Amino acid sequence: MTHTFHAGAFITEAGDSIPDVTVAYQTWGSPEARRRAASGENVVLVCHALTGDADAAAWWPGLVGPGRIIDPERHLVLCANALGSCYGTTGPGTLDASGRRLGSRFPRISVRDMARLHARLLDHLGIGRVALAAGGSMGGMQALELALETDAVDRLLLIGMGAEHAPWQIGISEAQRLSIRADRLWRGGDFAPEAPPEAGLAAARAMAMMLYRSPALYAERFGRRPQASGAASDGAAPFQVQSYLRYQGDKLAHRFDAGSYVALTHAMDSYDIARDRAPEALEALTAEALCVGISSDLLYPPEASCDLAARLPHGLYAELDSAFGHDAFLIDFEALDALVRPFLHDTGFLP
Ligand SMILES: CC(=O)SCCNC(=O)CCNC(=O)[C@H](O)C(C)(C)COP(=O)(O)OP(=O)(O)OC[C@H]1O[C@@H](n2cnc3c(N)ncnc32)[C@H](O)[C@@H]1OP(=O)(O)O
Ligand SMILES: N[C@@H](CCO)C(=O)O
Repeated sequence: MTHTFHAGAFITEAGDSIPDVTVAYQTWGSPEARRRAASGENVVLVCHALTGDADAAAWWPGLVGPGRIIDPERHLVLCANALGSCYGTTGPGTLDASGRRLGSRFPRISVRDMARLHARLLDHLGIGRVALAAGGSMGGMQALELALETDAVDRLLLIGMGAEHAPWQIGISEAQRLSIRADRLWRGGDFAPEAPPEAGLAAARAMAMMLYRSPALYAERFGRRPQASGAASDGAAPFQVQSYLRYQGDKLAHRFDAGSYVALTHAMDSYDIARDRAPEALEALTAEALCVGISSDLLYPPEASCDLAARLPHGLYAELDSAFGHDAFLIDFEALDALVRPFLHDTGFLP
């Protein structure tokens, strides 16, 4: 069930004010787990990735659920839709009192802003400590920033991300935003809520899907077999991968807001755990952190996770050997579970 937290006005790192911020969040937990949560010993905050939402049990079923490493029978599990997203938390797609999208009136935000809003939600819920903060990609970035901002996190599970957005990731984000910008320039400015799905967002997603999977996976799934029916733009029989990318683009354009995509990719581009922080602030981090690199991740190569582990005072590195690429954290659950369990046992999260 989705809950709503009316967080009031929020001042971003850049100093902009967002009035009347709303946060959509979900919780899972048995009555016993909820009773124990007051001590903070069993609270788990799950943070979602770029196009995710607060329904962690839906998109992370291999890690969140009865008998999983994050188990509502023993843990109070919390997941909030991130600031700037479009699944119930305030973002560019939020409608103002006159029914217009905030659009470009929504200010530039950072991952640190997302984390600070999570901290405000935890405070609102009376949660003083987080036993485990976990996430992949943008989710891991939020979890780590929360730990650095509050030092209220005891353990971190950080998958498929590094200590900052390097030129490689920034360039990939910018190329996608240019696609959205081109479409919007052609169509003219911000859009009414009922505007059709944006082709620029669909093209951006198609580009992203090339970085979310791996060449081996595409070779295995698509090969060079032309599509039986239909024709590609050049009239030739389309290859399976072409129709897959068109499909994935359209699928996202129907469920996600292009303004959120721009806001969140800009936020990730500003992500840098050392930015505006003294070295001592990183050294003071008390959380035990498992940094998981994905062997076939083209977006955040495993070296980024390895570097992150080395820069955290209690950082450990582990590599997920998977052909699924960056999205392996959302797909390859059996391998991920086997990799993560020892850390959770060794740090006392799991018995
Ligand atoms: C529903 C949500 O994800 S929103 C809330 C949470 N979301 C998130 O956290 C975002 C993260 N989730 C994701 O990125 C994805 O859901 C993942 C990575 C977990 C899985 O990706 P999926 O797109 O589901 O799987 P995959 O990449 O294998 O694609 C399968 C789809 O492509 C279609 N497809 C496969 N090959 C082709 C082809 N050649 N041509 C056209 N379509 C194709 C399949 O029919 C299937 O369609 P479906 O999505 O309607 O079932
Ligand atoms: N493919 C996932 C992960 C991106 O890091 C998403 O769309 O959110």
